[in-house]
Amino acid sequence: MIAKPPIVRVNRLFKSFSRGSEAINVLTDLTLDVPQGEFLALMGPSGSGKTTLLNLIAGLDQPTQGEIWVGNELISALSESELARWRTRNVGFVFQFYYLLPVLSAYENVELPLLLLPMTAAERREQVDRALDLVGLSNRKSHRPGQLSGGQQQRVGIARALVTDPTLIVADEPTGDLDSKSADEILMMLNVVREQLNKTIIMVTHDPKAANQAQRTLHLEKGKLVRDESMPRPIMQPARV
Ligand SMILES: Nc1ncnc2c1ncn2[C@@H]1O[C@H](COP(=O)(O)OP(=O)(O)OP(=O)(O)O)[C@@H](O)[C@H]1O
Repeated sequence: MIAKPPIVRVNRLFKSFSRGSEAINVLTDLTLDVPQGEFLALMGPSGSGKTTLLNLIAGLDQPTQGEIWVGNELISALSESELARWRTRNVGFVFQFYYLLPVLSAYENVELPLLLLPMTAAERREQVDRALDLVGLSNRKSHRPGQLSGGQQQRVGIARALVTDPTLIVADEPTGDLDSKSADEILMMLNVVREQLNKTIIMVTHDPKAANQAQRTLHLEKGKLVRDESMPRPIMQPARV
């Protein structure tokens, strides 16, 4: 079997923040690869640097030192404005608290990221319909977030993240605000996205049960990778979504 080439390559990454005159080293000499189509979980104690690493890979922040490649792009060398442009096309974000706009319908929320891209209305309609269909919400298009359950709102969040056909989907505690049944559904959904669209997904989580649904879990402690666990396969059986 030919090994899949990594879609994300992080090489000797350092990130520090300054607090007054003090430098806080948050990530120290971190190297990792993420193969195309992998669902990767990042775990570790509070403050270990999980979100910082996710934000760097997603182009929301720039490293102090080291390289980050996503596909053929050395994103660690991009300026802030170049990074913003790159993110629009290449990264889909899923947040713990969904961040849907309450006055817009599910359809309009999913359509939002496409308004930044040069597309016709018909092309947008096709992509939004496809994304809502994939997350099983075709029959909730006109509902506003307030008329949907937490799990359904997060499904809208996933549809919004994948609608631009991004290179990467990043999810920071996507199940952190959900009950366990809805959390299971969301994790199943992320696995559907990975399998059907061959998307690479990187998820930060505190929940070992959530991490179990990923194919691999990297454990961080004090800004270093301390363990790399591969899961044989997702444990949950596909369920109706
Ligand atoms: N913009 C910033 N300025 C200063 N310090 C920061 C900044 N962002 C993060 N930090 C510090 O970096 C460290 C790691 O933060 P990070 O959010 O990456 O950790 P985490 O592992 O995701 O934690 P949690 O699980 O609590 O979300 C923390 O000590 C945090 O205070």
